[in-house]
Amino acid sequence: MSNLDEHCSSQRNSSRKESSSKIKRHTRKQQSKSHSKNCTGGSRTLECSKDHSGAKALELTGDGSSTSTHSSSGDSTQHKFLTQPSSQNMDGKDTKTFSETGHLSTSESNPDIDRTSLCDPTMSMVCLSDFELFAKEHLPKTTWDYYAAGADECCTRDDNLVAYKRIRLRPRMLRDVSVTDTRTTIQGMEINFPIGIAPTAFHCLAWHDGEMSTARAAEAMNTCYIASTYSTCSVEEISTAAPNGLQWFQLYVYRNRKLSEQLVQRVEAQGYKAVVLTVDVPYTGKRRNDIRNNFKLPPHLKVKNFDGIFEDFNGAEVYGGAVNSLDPSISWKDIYWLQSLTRLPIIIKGILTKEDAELAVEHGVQGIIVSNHGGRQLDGGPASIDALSEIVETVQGRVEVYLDGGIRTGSDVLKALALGAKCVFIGRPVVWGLAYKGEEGVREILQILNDEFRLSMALAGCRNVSEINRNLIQFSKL
Ligand SMILES: Cc1cc2nc3c(=O)[nH]c(=O)nc-3n(C[C@H](O)[C@H](O)[C@H](O)COP(=O)(O)O)c2cc1C
Ligand SMILES: CCCCCCC(=O)C(=O)O
Repeated sequence: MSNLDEHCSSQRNSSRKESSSKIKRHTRKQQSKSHSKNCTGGSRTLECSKDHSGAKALELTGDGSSTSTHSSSGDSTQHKFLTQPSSQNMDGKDTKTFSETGHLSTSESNPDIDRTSLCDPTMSMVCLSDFELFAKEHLPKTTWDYYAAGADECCTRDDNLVAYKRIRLRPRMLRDVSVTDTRTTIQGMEINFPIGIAPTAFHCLAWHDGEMSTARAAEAMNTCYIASTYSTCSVEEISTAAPNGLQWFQLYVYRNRKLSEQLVQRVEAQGYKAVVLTVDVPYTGKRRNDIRNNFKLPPHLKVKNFDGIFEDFNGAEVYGGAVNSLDPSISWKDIYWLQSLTRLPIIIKGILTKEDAELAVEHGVQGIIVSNHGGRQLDGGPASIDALSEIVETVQGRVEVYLDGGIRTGSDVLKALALGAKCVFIGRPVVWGLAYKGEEGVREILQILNDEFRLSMALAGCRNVSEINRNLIQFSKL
């Protein structure tokens, strides 16, 4: 294991963008700290500690509780010591308070009072839906509605979640899961666990420095962050905030091709490691509440990547950009156009059929994200987990296949990997984490999901991600 660690970390370091030695020293200093934390999972307690040595283990104790020791390049647990009081209750579980001064509140006058009064101050954040609840209670309604939106009747959005619950697993026993390892690689880069951050727009609606906090969280947890074109921080601000982070950039194709071209040049110069071309938005889906709310970015926020670019537009605006700015004539030949602009790997996001998966491979993309855009585009399309199998079967390992949509628990991650995804990405949970506590909240989201994934993996008899395969799925129940 240590040889693999060395190999992977040198590969990762050599391909990372340059950063100032000061920042690197700071990062290393942070990494040398050790922390521990208890995370509850139902009646069981999952105790997690970090030593940053690169080794990760999950140990099952005699009473059925799980002790997880693992390390990452950053520390998702250190935050609670930095900014918020935490205490141990009688069970030895952490209790957390919402006492941090967040910028975000439904109350203009006293955000602190507002944040604490709406939540039980001793409430533990145990699973991702706890963060959803917090976000729903604390975000302004128009923001909540925008993040939560699905298209039309939200059938596909909701099916993204329910579809995982239809899948049953075939766990294997007596396989010595005393040591487990969640690491994997995507596009040749090692990440600590197969869970990345999907591109979502407008993070500054949830937290004051928005995408910069998201990028720092992904860097600390050593996973991939796909920054959206529609970010409220610029691509430069994002990469500067997390100079050692693995970042990909999500691109839309504009009628004004120069705009897309400039963005690709900028992200390549900044050290982003892939371009993710979103292909399911020739037009924006019909999101009823956004229409009802006349959703717009507040005047103090903008799509920073467009700064100075849409100055000549006539004021009609949708989602922070000029109306009709996306090019609905985008077609397969545009993959070649994009390839002519960059040497970065191109990942195509929004594929749901085997026919399109085959075309994507034939057009030379390096990866496919099976996605229905969180159910925000075509209502009535398949849940992304239901579309995964036919795509994996068609691709036959020629390119990496990833998935997003509806991932909320560790067993969802396990199911997606069992059905052939190399990595999954999460969208909405990240903005819930931001709304809860900025960078720390996003780190907690990632930590909880990875803890759950590691536990599910062990309970299913898998010691590492390469042992996860289709035999884990009970197909007769599908
Ligand atoms: C609020 C929000 C904004 C999004 N913005 C983008 C975007 O800018 N670009 C993009 O390709 N996908 C975008 N998506 C889709 C996500 O990348 C992803 O496909 C989806 O959120 C995954 O589903 P989940 O939210 O259930 O995890 C957005 C999704 C949400 C919820
Ligand atoms: C004109 C396209 C706006 C897209 C905004 C971000 C996004 O993809 C979303 O789903 O919302």
